[in-house]
Amino acid sequence: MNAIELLTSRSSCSKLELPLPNSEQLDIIYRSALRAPDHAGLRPWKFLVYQSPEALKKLGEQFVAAIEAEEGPLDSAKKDKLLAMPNRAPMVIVAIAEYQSHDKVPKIEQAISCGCAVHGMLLAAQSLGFAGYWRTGPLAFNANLKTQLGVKPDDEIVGFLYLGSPKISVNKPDQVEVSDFFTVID
Ligand SMILES: Cc1cc2nc3c(=O)[nH]c(=O)nc-3n(C[C@H](O)[C@H](O)[C@H](O)COP(=O)(O)O)c2cc1C
Repeated sequence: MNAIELLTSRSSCSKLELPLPNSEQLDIIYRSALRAPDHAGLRPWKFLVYQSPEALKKLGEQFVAAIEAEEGPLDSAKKDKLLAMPNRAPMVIVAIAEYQSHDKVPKIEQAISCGCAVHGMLLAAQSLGFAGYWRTGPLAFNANLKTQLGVKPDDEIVGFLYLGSPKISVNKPDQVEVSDFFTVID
């Protein structure tokens, strides 16, 4: 697939399964993240990779601990739901905007840069025959989860990137009208 084909057909896939990319392919995916546009070369990112069954179990337990710290003990149905969340894919990467202090680069630019890194991973995964799904939800904004994951209070979880092999074929994005979004100024 050439670059233009990839860029104009990228699609998320919510149903993911094994196999995972091998270590060489993961290296390509990671390096694609690290080529995100980055004002002043601050590299304001950190990525936590959960890919073993043990690690995914741990992430589920961290989800539970974060919510229980707010709400107190959860009933078993709620707990099971949170524990199962990381298993929506064989691999989850938590993308964190690790803000650097810089007089010309505000936090929003650094968060965008981290988002571009996630986009880069989605594109690289698709080009290698894998797929991904970018999620946030309330847990991404949960201060207790940040503590659980060792994320500093002022930094932010930009997303949970679920990765794996596509279980279902994904539809091409709807054709939108370019002119609805792009206005040529005379
Ligand atoms: C920052 C961000 C957070 C997102 N969070 C969620 C989410 O929590 N749940 C969800 O179903 N989709 C979420 N999405 C959207 C999906 O990742 C996906 O982009 C959307 O379903 C459209 O599919 P497409 O990427 O194939 O166009 C999020 C997207 C972004 C950019």
